[in-house]
Amino acid sequence: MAFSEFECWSESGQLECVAVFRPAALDVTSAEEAAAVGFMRPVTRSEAEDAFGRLRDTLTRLGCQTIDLWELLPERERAVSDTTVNRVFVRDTAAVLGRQLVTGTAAFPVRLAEFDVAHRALSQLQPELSSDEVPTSARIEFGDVFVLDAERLLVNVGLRSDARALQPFLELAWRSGFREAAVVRIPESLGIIHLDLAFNVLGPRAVVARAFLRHTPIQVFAQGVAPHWEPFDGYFAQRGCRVIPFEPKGESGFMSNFIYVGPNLILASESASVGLRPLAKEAGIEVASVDIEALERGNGSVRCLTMPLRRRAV
Ligand SMILES: NC(=O)NCCC[C@H](N)C(=O)O
Repeated sequence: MAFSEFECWSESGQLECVAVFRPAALDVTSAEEAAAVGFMRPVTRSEAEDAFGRLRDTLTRLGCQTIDLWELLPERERAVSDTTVNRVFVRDTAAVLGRQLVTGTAAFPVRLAEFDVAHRALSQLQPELSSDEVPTSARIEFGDVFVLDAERLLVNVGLRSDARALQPFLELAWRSGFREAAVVRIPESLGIIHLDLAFNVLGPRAVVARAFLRHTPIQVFAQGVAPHWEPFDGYFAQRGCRVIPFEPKGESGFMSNFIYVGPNLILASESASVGLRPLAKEAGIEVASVDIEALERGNGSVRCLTMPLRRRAV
């Protein structure tokens, strides 16, 4: 996949190609190590690799090409990359917004090296920037960003994506061809690190959202006009989209952390799929599932583990 083919104008186009990053070479062996790297529980390299293999195979079976960024890494970057256990959560490091690859900035210091390395791997797919081109980077972790449609982005500012990064991010959004950005603020007291752990797009006509989000009005920005506020559910209703609320239940801690593969199909982890299936059914969406419990111990699931490079509009 060459850079010229990067294109994502929604979360619900047919998924054609994603970047993934194979697990690092280290085990996470204790509660202290897990806390140091933002994991929920220890996990061995071999458990993580088995789960990663299942994820890749499932995506391939569903017709989506996967590019392992590890393959693109220059030899000299591999040693450090192999010690960064969060590199599997490639979603946070960058995103294709329209036809633009935008790189992010890690707010969690243990992820700084891994973000740089992922960007270097991605740059192998991109032509050199000419000196008059503006670099396209933002102080955002991309688990906080959704491409709602060809005109709109949704972004959370909170624990990982700093509100001070918003203005430059909006300018970048306009340059990338978007006309509106909806900004949500997940209360930091909840400890939810990214928006995709509380929200996702189920398809062109429905989203799922943790129930508390209805208490968080959305601030709507458009180029050249003063921002205004809209109720959370009302924002989506106004734009033809239904909000299906949910509360996490039991084992289904990653219910919103799936990826739309299409047509009318999403891919979720096995544990998330249990709670998700009845909600998805309401929107006419099927749920395929894959056992990635070992990777979920790192506090992320299918969406965090995939970075769409190309979606075909449907
Ligand atoms: N988008 C996501 O929610 N990504 C999961 C990142 C988990 C990782 N352990 C972190 O703390 O950054």
